[in-house]
Amino acid sequence: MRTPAMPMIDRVLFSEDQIRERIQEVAAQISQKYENGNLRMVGVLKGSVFFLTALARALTIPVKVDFLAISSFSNHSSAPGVVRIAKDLDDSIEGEDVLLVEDIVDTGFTARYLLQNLAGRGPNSIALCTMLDRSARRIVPLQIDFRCFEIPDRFVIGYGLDYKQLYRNLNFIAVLKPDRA
Ligand SMILES: O=P(O)(O)OC[C@H]1O[C@H](OP(=O)(O)OP(=O)(O)O)[C@H](O)[C@@H]1O
Ligand code: HPA
Ligand SMILES: [Mg+2]
Repeated sequence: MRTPAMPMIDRVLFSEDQIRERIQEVAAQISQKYENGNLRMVGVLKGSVFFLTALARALTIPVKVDFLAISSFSNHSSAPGVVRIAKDLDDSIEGEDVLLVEDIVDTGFTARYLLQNLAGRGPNSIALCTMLDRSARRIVPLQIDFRCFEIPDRFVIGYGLDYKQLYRNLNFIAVLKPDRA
């Protein structure tokens, strides 16, 4: 995906170097906060995988990692923002310091549902970390504890973010050309 001809890209928002530097900064904050903790990173499949693995490798504390997957219902027979867990965590999070890791928080429906669901499992603490925050589209108010970048109200691809399941493996984040969306 390093070929210069990428007609689906409008403009690059964050380069590989910018993302790496910002992840180092956020990882330092997380390492400091959970220095004496019992941190469990929980990634939301599939988009967060690329960010979570980069973030985890930049931490200076030992962590556990687990993943879950969700399904969103957006057909006419159900309300918008209805989310359910399609693949659950492998392990209990009771007594652990949980960090929910997202690639993007957009309307906030997914993160709110997951935070509420995980909070019901008896963790010691729970916090939200996202690579991208598109707060202009927020419907559900949310506290974001760790955030790499705020982005404009445009559809983005790369570093885990897809368009029709493609482009997750771009090592930068770009705005999709409007005529491709
Ligand atoms: O704030 P929200 O409006 O709820 O949107 C954010 C969610 O949407 C995306 O997931 P998607 O459903 O595209 O799945 P994917 O991670 O497999 O691409 C993203 O990874 C978040 O989980
Ligand atoms: O901008 C986006 N790109 C890819 N997936 C997404 N899911 C929510 N917003 C986005
Ligand atoms: Mg997606």
